[in-house]
Order: sequence, then C-alpha cells, then structure tokens
Amino acid sequence: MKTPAGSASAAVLRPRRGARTPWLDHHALFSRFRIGTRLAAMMVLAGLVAVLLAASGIRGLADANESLHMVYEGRMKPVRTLGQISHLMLANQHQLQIALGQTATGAGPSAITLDPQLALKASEAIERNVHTIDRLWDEYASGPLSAQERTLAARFATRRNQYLEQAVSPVLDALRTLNYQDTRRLATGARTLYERASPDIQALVDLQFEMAHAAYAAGVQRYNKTRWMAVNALLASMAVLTVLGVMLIRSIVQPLQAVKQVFQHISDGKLDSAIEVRGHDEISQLLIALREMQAKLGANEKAIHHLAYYDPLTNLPNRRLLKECIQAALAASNRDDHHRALLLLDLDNFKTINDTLGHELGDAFLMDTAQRLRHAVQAPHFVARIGGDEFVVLVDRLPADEAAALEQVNLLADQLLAAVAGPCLLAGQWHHGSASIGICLFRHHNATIKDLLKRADAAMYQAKNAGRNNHCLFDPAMQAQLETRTALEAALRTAVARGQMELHFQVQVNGAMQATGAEVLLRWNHPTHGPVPPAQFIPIAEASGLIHSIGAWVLQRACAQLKAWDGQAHTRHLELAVNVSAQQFRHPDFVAQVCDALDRAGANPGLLVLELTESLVLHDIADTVQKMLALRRHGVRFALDDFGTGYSSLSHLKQLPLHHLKVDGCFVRDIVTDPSDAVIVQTIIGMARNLGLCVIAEGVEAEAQRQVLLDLQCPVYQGYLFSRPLPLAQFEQWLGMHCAATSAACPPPVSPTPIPQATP
Ligand SMILES: Nc1nc2c(ncn2[C@@H]2O[C@H](COP(=O)(O)OP(=O)(O)OP(=O)(O)O)[C@@H](O)[C@H]2O)c(=O)[nH]1
Repeated sequence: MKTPAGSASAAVLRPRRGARTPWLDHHALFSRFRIGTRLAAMMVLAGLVAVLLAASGIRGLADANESLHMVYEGRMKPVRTLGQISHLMLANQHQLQIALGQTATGAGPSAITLDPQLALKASEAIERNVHTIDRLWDEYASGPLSAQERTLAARFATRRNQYLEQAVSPVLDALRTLNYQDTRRLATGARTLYERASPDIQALVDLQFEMAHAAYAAGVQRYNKTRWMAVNALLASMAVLTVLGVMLIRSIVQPLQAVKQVFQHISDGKLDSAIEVRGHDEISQLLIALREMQAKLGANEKAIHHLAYYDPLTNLPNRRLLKECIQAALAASNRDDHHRALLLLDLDNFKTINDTLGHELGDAFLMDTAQRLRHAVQAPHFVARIGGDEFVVLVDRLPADEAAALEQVNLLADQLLAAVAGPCLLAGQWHHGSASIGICLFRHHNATIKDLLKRADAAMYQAKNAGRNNHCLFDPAMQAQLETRTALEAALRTAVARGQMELHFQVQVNGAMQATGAEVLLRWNHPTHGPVPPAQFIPIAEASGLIHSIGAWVLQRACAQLKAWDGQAHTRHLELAVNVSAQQFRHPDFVAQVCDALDRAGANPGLLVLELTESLVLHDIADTVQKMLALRRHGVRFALDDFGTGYSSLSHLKQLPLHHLKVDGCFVRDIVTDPSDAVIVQTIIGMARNLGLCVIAEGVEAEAQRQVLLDLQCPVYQGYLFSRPLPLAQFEQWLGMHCAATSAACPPPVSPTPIPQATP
C-alpha cells in the first residue's frame, strides 16, 4: 500500500509560518498582477528611466553649449572688437609715420612740407580708422557690460576722447595743410595719448579673458555636475532596474520551479502535497489547475486502490490485500515468538439462499454477514472476503504458548459463528445463517501464503464434513489429505487418456420388473489407489475444471453405448441417464457438446436422459430453460435428480421441459415405516402425473419398499434391490438374465391411489 507523501514535500510548496522565503513575499506582491502586466510595467519603467537619462544628458549638453556660447559670444567677440580698436589706433600712428617719411624742402626750416599725396592718403586712412573705431566702440559699449567692465570702459572712453580730440583732429588739420612741423609734433602727442589709452584697452581685454575663463570654469563645473548626475542616475536606475528585474524574474521562475516540483511529486505518486496559491497571475492559475488535477488524481488513485484491494460488494479487503497482510504477518513472525492464525470461514448452504431467494438477496446476506464479521473482528486482527461466500480472518499476535493461542483462536471462531448465526431479515423473513471455519495456526514463518490458505481450506472442509456450523483446526493429517488431493488432481488429468475411466450402469425397472433404462455412473480405477469414489474425484474435477473434458467423454461413451444397443431388440428401447454437473451444464458450449456426441455416435436423442439437480436447475432458471429447450428440440430428455431434497417450486417445475422426476432415496429409505415419507412420495407421484412426468424412485433396496411404491403406483424404480451399478459386460449379462426380449418404456402416469397405512 502506498504511504502518504512525506511532510517534506508539503514544506517545499508551503513554507512554515514565520520562515517564509523572500521569493514567496515577492511572489505575493508580484503575483497580484498578471505576468504580462508585470513585464509591461517593467518595460515602461525602463523606458521612463531611459527618457529621464536622455533628458538629463540633453540638458547637460545644452548647458555646455550655453557655456561655450557665453565664452565665444560674450567674451571672444569683445576681445576681437577691443583688439581691432587698439590695432586701428596703432594703424593711425603708422599712417602718420608714413606721411612724415617723405617731405619737400622750402626756404628755412619752416619751409619743409609734407608730400601732398602721402598726407592726403594718411588723412583719409586716419579718418576711416576713426570712424571704424567709433563704430566698434559703440558696438562694444552698447553690449551687456559688467560693473567692472563699465568702469574700465568709462576710463578708456575718456582716454579715447582725449586721443581723438587732442591728437587726431589737430593732426588731420596739419596733414591737410601739409605742415610738417605741426604734423610731427601732433604725431608725437598722438603717440603719447595712444600709449595712455592702450593699457586701458588692454585691461578691458584682460578682463574679457578673465571673464571668459570664469565662464569656462563655470561651464566645466556644470559639465562635471551634469556628468556626475547622469552617471549616478544611470547607476541608480541600473541598480533599481536590476533589483526589480531580478525580483520579477524570481517571481516568475521560482513559482515555475514550484510547479515543476508539483509535477515531480505527482509523477512520483505523491498526491497529497499542499499546494498554496497566493496570487492571481498565470502561474497561480496554473497552480490552482494543478491542485484540482492533483485532487482528481488522488481521488482516482484512491478509487483504483479501493477497487484493487477491496471487495466491491461488502467493502471488505479482498484476496489481494489479505495476501499482503499475510505476507507482512509472516515477515513479522520471523522476528517474534507470537503465534498467528488464519480462519477460513465458508457460509453453509449459501447456494440455497441464492437459489431460493435470488442473487440480490444472496448479496444482501453477504453484506450483512460482512458487517457482522467486521464488528466481531477487532484490530490488530483483519477480515477479508476472498470470493463467493468465503471470508478469511487473519489473527495477529496470539500467545507464544500454543495451548493459550488455540484457546484464544477457538474463542474467536465461536464468536464468528455466533455473529453469522444472528438473525437477518431477508424478503420479510428472519434468516439464521451458519458457517464452517477452518483454522490454521502458524509462527516462525513456517509456511507460504499458499500453504496457509490451503491448510485453512482443508480444515474448513473438515468442518463441513463434520456437519457444518463448527470450526476445525488444521492438523498434519489433513496435509496428507491435501497432498492426496493434489496427487489425485494430477492423476485425474490423464485418467481418461490412460483408459482408467469406466462407465457403470445401474438398471431402472418398471413395476413388471422390466428394464426401462439405466443410469450411467462414472468409475475411476486408479492404478495404485484402486477404485476412487466419485464423491472424492468429482469435486476435484469440478474445482480444477477437468469436469468439462470428463463430462464430454462420458456423454460420448453413453451416446456410443446407445448406438450399440440400438442394434439389439432387447436393448434398443433402453434409456441412458447421464448425470450433468452444474459446471458442465453452465458451459456456453454445453448444448453443442451434447449434440456433437449424439451426432458422432448416431444415437437416438430420445433415449438420452440428462439428469440435472434441483440446485443446478434453479441457479439461473432462464439460462437453464433456454438450454433445456434447445436440447429438447433435438429430442433429448431431462430428469430432475434427487427431487424432494431441494427447493423446487411448482412454478419452476412448470417451466422446465422435464420428462422424469427422480424421487430421492431418503424418502424411499423409510417409506415402509414412516407414513410421512409415504405421503411425500405419493404427493410427488400425483403431482408428476398431473404434470405429465414419469417418476423414478431411487434407492430401492428392499422388496417391501418396492411393494409400497408399487401400491403408490410409482412407475419406475432404481436401487440395489434390482442391481448395483455394473460394468458394461455384467450389466448386459444382467439384462440377458432378467429381461431378455422384453421391451418397456417408462409407462404413462396413472391416477393416484389412496395412501396406504404404513406398517410399523
Ligand atoms: N449472491 C451472490 N452469490 C455468490 C457470489 N459469489 C458467489 N456466489 C455463489 O455462492 C455460492 C457458493 O456456494 P458454495 O459455497 O459452493 O456452496 P454452499 O451452498 O455454500 O454449500 P457449502 O459451502 O457446501 O455449505 C455459489 O452458488 C456461487 O454462485 C456473490 O457475489 N453474490
């Protein structure tokens, strides 16, 4: 039997309280959402992070661009402008030097004049430069200036105005008048004013460089800050995304591993794992489906186990489970000194309940009996139904002392018999059952399961033979009987082929002592055991299934005999009655078997009488009638054997296509002395007459019995008074001696006569 799955498996799938694994908590959080939703959320989050990082990068680039712009536009352009102004002022000095370089000589020192062309050119260039300086300065001064710049610019503007007004304007006049001396003097003054203004403009330029450097440093700082923020944001978002990603992956992978584990448990046959579902996602739904599947598989396995190990009718353990328990008891008996016992309980005459009340009530009786046995047998003992009306009780842990063990087991057997004997209401009537119990004690693993069951079976048969409703202990002598039975079964298999089987014939005569037929009786002459009684070998043949081949052989021989007698005048009228066992009759091929035997022999079917017992006929009345009618259509006749001992009802009799009723010998035995037997026989004869049946009285052993039967107008007799069953040759001899040349078929029924007074 399967043991329940270990708690380890449950622990894997359902962590202990307070020791919950982290993934399950993540799972609890995550599994509230579907996996698709989780993945989409993760992607959106990653997208957002990417957008934020890109935005901060773009912003950093914009800041850097702004810094560059500031350096160029704000500082480099003024530097160039101021440089141009300085350059133009220097260029003016240069023009003056050129103009002073070529002179014309007049009378006296004051007669020296400037070259008109060069003077003109210089004055025009200086004028242009002055205009350009004005424009550039206006351009510079109109731009955004810092306070320091404004201070420096104001100083430079003063110097420039001095330069223009005190130097440039007079010098232009001197140039136009070509006055060398004035031009030379004013040029020197202009240089002085230029040199005074030049440091101011240089200070302005230096300031621009300082401010450009400061703007550059601010740009670098902003760049570093942006880079720091970007890198940190990237690292932080990567860390967050990694943690979330790992949690997301674990929230999917680990539950999937749990699913895999559930599958593993299921494939290992552990179907009671606790599967905890804590979310609503796809895996949770899968786990729910798995839990349902596991529950269904568990239920199916239980059902299969129950079907395999329990009897569906009584719900008691069946033979298979019993064998496993006996095996365990045998193993345990190896380790201790306890006695143990098997009690095989077979209900007495249970077939009769089936036959008379029907199978349904038979089933009800079995269920009721099972219930009683269940109550009578307490743990550690064990009761099982092993088939039909057979139950086995395994008694565990009896005392080591044999006498004490026997005492206990006998007590239990008495209790079981009392339990079976309790009243049971069947079809409105109280029924008291009884049983026969075979007991077999064992210890120290001294037998196999088969041995033990065989021993209990042998003891049970002993109890049956001892009159039923009792129990019997197996003893080794029974073992010998068992072995004999086994040996007989082996010998029986080859008995027909070896010519050990023989038919004997017991004559049946009419009132005029004329032979009307014979009953065929099978005899087995065993080479070493001698003649084996039918009561001994027929049950073996039935139990082993050999009855089919033996029965077929008997039919073939009987038909061959009918054919043989057909050729002689004094035997051609004789009927041959063949006993048919229940197993043989129930075989689906029985009708074909009989027809085949008749056809092969070419015998007259009207002379073949098949003898059926009441219990056989009533077992399955519909099947019986169907088979009898099929054979009847071929001309075969039927006799109801042992009539009066069973439970045939008139309604059953009416349905059966019978030809003979055989009155059981037990009514004939005391017919002379017991008026009730005479009344019974007379009633049977009267009834048979009314039903158109021929009566044959069995067991007629005395002339007085024959006389009474004759008075009762019994038409046919059989018994030792006329002849014992004889081998063929002696039977034919008997026929020759007693009724040669006489012909007598079973006479028609006659009207009943009053019952004669029995003589004491
Ligand atoms: N109702 C019913 N009958 C069953 C079931 N299984 C077997 N049987 C019948 O039980 C009967 C067993 O009969 P036996 O034990 O051979 O004979 P018996 O009449 O009990 O006679 P003894 O055992 O010799 O006292 C047979 O007729 C079977 O057909 C079952 O499940 N339900």
